[in-house]
Amino acid sequence: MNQFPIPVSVLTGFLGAGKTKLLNRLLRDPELKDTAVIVNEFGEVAIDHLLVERASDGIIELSDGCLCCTVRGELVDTLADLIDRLQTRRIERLSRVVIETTGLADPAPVLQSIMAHPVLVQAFRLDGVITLVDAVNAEATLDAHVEAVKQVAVADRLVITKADLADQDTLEPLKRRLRDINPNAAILDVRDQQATGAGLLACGLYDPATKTADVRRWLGEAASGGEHHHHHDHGDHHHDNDHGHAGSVHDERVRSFSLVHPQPVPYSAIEMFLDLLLSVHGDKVLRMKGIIELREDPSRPLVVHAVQRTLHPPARLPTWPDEGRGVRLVLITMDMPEDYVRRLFAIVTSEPSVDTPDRAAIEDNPLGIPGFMR
Ligand SMILES: Nc1nc2c(ncn2[C@@H]2O[C@H](COP(=O)(O)OP(=O)(O)OP(=O)(O)O)[C@@H](O)[C@H]2O)c(=O)[nH]1
Repeated sequence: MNQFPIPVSVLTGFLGAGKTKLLNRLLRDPELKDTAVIVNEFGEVAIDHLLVERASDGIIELSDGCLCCTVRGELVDTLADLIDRLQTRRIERLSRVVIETTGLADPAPVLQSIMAHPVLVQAFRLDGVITLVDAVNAEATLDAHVEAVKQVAVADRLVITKADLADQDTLEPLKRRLRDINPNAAILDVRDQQATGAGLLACGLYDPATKTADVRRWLGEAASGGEHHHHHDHGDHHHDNDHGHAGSVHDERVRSFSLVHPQPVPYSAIEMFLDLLLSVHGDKVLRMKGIIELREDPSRPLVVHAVQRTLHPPARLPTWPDEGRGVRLVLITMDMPEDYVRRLFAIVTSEPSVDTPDRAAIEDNPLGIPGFMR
C-alpha cells in the first residue's frame, strides 16, 4: 500500500540556476526511487535524456507556459492524475513528488495550488521548498527581481550552485545576504556530501521520522524561547560586510520575525489569530510555520504551516521535539505591518498591552484593532 500523504518538494531557483542539472543527479540517487518529477517546459528549456528515459516510469512533463500562471490548472490535474494512476495500479508506488518550477516563477502560487485544493491536500503534503542560488549571478538577480528574493524567502533549503565558477570572495557575502532574507533555511553547497536526494529534498515538516531536527531549525531562534527575534530592524545591518553588498530594495521588504508566547493557548485563540492574519494580510505572509501548545491537549504539539492566504491542515506531532513549550511562530513576510501582527498576537494570547483592546472586544469587532485595514 502506498503511504499517504505523499511528500511534495518544490525545486525552484532563478533561470539557469542549475535546477535541471541537480534534478538529473538526484534522480540517479536510489533514495529517490518511486519519485515522480513534474517539470514545466518553458520556451526552449529541454529536459535531459535522463528525465526522458524515465518518462515511462511516471514522470510527467507539463507542456507549456509558466507553472505559476497558465499551467497552474494543469499542475493540479497532473497531481490528480498521479493519484488516479496509483489507485488504478498503473503506478505501483509513489514515495515523493518533485515539482520543478520555471526560473521566473513566484513559488507561492504553486504551493498554494496544492495546499488549497480540497482533494489534493488529502493525498499530498508539502514537504519543503528547495531554492537554488547561482553563486555567479545571484547578487545581480536578487537586486533586479523580486521573484528571486521571494524564492529565497520561502525556502526550507538554500542550495548554492556554481560556486566552482564564482570568485571565492563573493561566497561569504552572498551567504550573509541569503541569511538576512531567510535566517532559518539551511544553506548548502550543491557539491556538499550531504547534498543527496534525502539530504536536499526531505525537509520533513511533518514526518515523525525526520522532523525533530527540522522543527528546531525552522524555528531558529524562536526555539530557544523568550526573546523576540527581529531581523532587518537595523538600517545598517546590510552594510556591515567588507564588500559593500548592501542588499536590494527588495531584500528590505522581506522580514522574518518570531512570535513567542510561553503558555499553552486554547485552540480558538490560535484559530482566531490565523483567521484574522491570513484573511487580512495573507498575501504578505510569504511563509509561516509554527509549533503550538494547545490548552486542550498540551502533550501533542500542533504544527501549523501557511503560504500566503493558505493554511495547510494543521498536523499533530506525537511528542515535543525539544524543551520549548507554549507558542512559537516564525513568519516570513513582505511589506507586512509587523506591529499589527504583534498586537494581534498579544490580544489573542491575552497578554496585556498598552493601547490594545482586549480579546473580548476583538471578538466583537475585529475592525477595532489598529492596522486592521492597512
Ligand atoms: N560549473 C557549473 N555549472 C553548473 C552548475 N549548475 C548548473 N550548471 C550549468 O548551468 C547551466 C544551467 O543549468 P540548468 O540545470 O539547465 O539550469 P535550470 O535552473 O534548470 O535552468 P532553467 O530551466 O532555464 O531555469 C547548465 O549549462 C549547467 O550545466 C554548477 O554547480 N557548476
